Amino acid sequence: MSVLDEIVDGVRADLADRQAATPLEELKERARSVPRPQDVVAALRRPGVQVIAEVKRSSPSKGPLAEIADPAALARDYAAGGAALISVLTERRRFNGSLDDLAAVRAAVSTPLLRKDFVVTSYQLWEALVHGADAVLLIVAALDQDALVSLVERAQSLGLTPLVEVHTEEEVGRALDAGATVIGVNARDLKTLQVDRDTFARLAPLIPADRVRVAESGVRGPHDLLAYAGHGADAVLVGESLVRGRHPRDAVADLVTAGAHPALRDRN
Ligand SMILES: O=C(O)c1ccccc1NCC(=O)[C@H](O)[C@H](O)COP(=O)(O)O
Repeated sequence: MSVLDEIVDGVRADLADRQAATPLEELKERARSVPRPQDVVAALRRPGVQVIAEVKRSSPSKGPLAEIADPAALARDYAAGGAALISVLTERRRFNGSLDDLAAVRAAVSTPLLRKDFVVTSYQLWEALVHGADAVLLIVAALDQDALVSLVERAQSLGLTPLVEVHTEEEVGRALDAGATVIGVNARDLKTLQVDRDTFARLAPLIPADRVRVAESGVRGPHDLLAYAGHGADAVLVGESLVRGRHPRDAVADLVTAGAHPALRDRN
């Protein structure tokens, strides 16, 4: 069984507990009083390369990364540094995240938020909405095509922007067929956990320019952002290097400055 399959099995088990505790109808009722999600496509389409900064405590590939006692404080630093979108890992077993983290971050910043999890049912979209997300991650490798299409459509109908994640040529085709407008190329193979930054250069040309192209994983600093930018990235998603560093606000600001270089701002 691959790491991804193991994670998804755990997610389904946790989901069953949450569904038993909070029926879907209750979530839908709560969603009535939540503001409409922000326009994430517009936030990622601003000139230059945008930075998506991730609240990530732990990972299957590296184990514990950072304590993060106060995710809201970290998110405030990310926002002050100029992040266009803040990604909050909500998966519990392997990433030590939670929906409480998402809600705490929502209460602390006005920056658009991504619920980063292993979404397999529309119940999780309602959870995302109720806890303040503007976008949700949908991982092509974790979904069959019918489920992917249905989750893309359902997310969009709720006003949530799906960030559809791919790692292979075939998955790019599936993301496009599903109507994805924001496509993330993950340099990390979720089955082997190996990171290969060349994945973005290989797959980005298959993604039409009218879609938002996000380069995910393996960004250690501005030089990696610039390398991804050279291959057409509109945004980069950064986790480990930000949470491990001592000055997350400055680290995000350095990435934002690199992404705002005039050569990148003027390229569109
Ligand atoms: O990070 C992992 O080990 C991992 C393992 C299995 C599934 C997903 C995983 N990570 C999710 C991500 O893709 C990253 O959190 C995100 O792209 C940021 O990557 P990085 O900057 O390399 O932490």
